Amino acid sequence: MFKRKLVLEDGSVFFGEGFGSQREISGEVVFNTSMTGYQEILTDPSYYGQIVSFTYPLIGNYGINREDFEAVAPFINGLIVKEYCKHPSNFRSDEAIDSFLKIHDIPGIAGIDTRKLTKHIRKAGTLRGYIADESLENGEVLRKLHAIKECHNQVKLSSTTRPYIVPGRGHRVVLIDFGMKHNILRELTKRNCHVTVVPYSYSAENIIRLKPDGIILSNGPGDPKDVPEAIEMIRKILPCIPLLGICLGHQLLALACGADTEKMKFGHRGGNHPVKDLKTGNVFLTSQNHGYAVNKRSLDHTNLVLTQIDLNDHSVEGIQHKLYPAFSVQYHPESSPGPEDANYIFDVFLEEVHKHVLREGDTIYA
Ligand SMILES: NC(=O)CC[C@H](N)C(=O)O
Repeated sequence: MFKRKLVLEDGSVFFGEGFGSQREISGEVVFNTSMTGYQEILTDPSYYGQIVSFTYPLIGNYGINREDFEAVAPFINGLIVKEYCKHPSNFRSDEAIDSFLKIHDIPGIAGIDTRKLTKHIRKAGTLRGYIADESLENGEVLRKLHAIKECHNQVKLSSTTRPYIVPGRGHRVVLIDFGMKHNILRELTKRNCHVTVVPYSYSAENIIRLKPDGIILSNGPGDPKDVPEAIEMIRKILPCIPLLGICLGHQLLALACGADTEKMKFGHRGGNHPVKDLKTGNVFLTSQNHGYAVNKRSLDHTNLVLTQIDLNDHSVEGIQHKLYPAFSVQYHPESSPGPEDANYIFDVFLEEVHKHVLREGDTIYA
């Protein structure tokens, strides 16, 4: 056990004990309110470079297993918990969270009042932070934190570098990987899709050459405005092929259609965010992880309609194009972790794809 501290950019300090890697680390400190699903959260590429704090007081009690990875490795920079479990107990458990973090050289800090930290972030807005040894002088820690430049190429660093195929006998779907959670892929293969996963920088021409029946823009880390090349690409593919955007993909669709995105005060990260569908009036619970959102008023001057809203803060959760078969959601219909209420979004998308295939056949590519 080693004494460590978390220093936030506003100068506040939280003392705790280190676990996982012993190195120092910086990152945007964000809180997640999920009660389970820490493995999916640690390995979700959308958290690239962030230090994740859990409000749930005990993390690691069912260990790390083979099935719950959302990417092959964790993408977070650091982990903040009240207490971590040293002796996990579950039939699926392969290893404890401490050794998992050590192998991936990710520092954790335990013994933090994460609910107090959460209240602090809710008040101040998202803050950057630094995890260091307790002995390091606070001024020195802040100097180090301020010397670190913010990263703007997280999508490039988490997207696949080459295309690959996951074969199936159903519709051909091109999944554009902006830092994709693997459960999106699982949801598609479960529905027999023939999926081609392509890098975020794949050109519109190359995508169209694959003759997809439908296209999915995946989730991903960072500011959607950091990937202008993807916004250009989406503009070109939009009129021809049914499209579904998820989280970062949703924000990119909005930008491609002329709407705007903005950074939220502290974002939405958790497994119980209520979303209302404005057409049906249905409310469902969703899994969320985002720090940016589509600006509602910016939709007015576009061909996009607001379809779903968050019931906590009325922010934009779903949009649809008025002319093209394209729609998107800010939350995670693939859940993982979290409620599966919104899983039907994949069926809605594939119905759209099916109708389009029946209507157009191959002629759209002629
Ligand atoms: N999960 C995501 O795709 C997150 C999207 C974006 N990086 C955000 O924080 O808003």
